[in-house]
Amino acid sequence: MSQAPRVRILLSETYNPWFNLATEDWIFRELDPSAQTLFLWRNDNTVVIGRNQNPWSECNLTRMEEDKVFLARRTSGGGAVFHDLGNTCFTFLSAKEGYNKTANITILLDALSRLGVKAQASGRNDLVIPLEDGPRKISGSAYRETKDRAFHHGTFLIGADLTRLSNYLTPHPKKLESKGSASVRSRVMNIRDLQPEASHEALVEAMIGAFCDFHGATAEPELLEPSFLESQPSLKRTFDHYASWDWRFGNAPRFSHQMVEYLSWGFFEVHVDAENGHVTRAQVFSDALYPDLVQDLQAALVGKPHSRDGMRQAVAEARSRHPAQERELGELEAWLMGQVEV
Ligand SMILES: Nc1ncnc2c1ncn2[C@@H]1O[C@H](COP(=O)(O)OC(=O)CCCC[C@@H]2CCSS2)[C@@H](O)[C@H]1O
Repeated sequence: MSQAPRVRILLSETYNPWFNLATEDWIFRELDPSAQTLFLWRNDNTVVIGRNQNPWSECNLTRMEEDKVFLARRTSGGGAVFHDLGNTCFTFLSAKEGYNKTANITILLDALSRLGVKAQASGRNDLVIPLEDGPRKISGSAYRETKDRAFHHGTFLIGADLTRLSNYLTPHPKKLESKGSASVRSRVMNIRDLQPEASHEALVEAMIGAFCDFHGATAEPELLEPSFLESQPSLKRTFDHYASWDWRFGNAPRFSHQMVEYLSWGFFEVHVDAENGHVTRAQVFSDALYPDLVQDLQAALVGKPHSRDGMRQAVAEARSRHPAQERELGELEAWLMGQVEV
């Protein structure tokens, strides 16, 4: 007779998405291959984009910055999602032989039914509630596999702020063409709208019950103390990686951005191509009276990050050669900085 797999249940106590993603990564790397592991966690105030996504085209970075919303990039594919404390995340981690997406979906649906919620799996990645006017998404999943291990992680919308969700996932209007994957925008709803008693705590309990019953094993949930995790040098390095501009923005797929504006001193059309979040090619068209300045700006943009700092640096270079146009360059700088958003 084959032995029931050992199960491990880990609970995070922090709401910082970079820390939680680093913890997930750490669990994945340190994984006991003979066990089925379930990690349950929450992020506050966060948009998480997929590995191949462009933050400038997927989310509203201006609003996110105004409201101090974290941007995180994960290592799995798929689209952009919003998290607050009304959203609960789960991760199933195992060795590749023990990886079974269908089993995970059975566990997720069982956990929901323990809360009195009848959901269905839809497409490849979503759990939905079938309503009369069409399905509403309550959960989205994404996946990662390496040579010998795999994880499946996802969300549960329990009582998230859906206005904020939609605000941050509606990008600032701009002309931007990007490679990479686009999110599949869905109609969403909260579990609490069906089941007012639903809560993070109740879902955690239901998930643990469904997971243990499915695998025919039990385990005491392990609380991951932030102080313990902080003392792990590899986790600290991974945290720094998740928090870095290079991972979150610089890892964007190639894109081009066209910016057009009538400034008080002339019409401007600025086209930039960006790779790794940095401008690789720039063209500036303008009917302004200072053609040399326009040329200098065009040259200065190349190599700069597609960021406010990058725009500031490019304009500063133009300013050093055209000090008399201080006022005009100030206006240009403010416009360009608004266009790149972060
Ligand atoms: N929190 C949350 N849960 C479910 N669906 C959401 C959420 N936020 C936004 N959406 C809706 O899903 C689409 C994007 O769907 P799409 O299918 O493109 O992407 C996903 O679902 C990815 C799920 C990733 C789960 C990870 C688990 C740990 S860290 S993030 C978006 O446009 C909204 O309509």
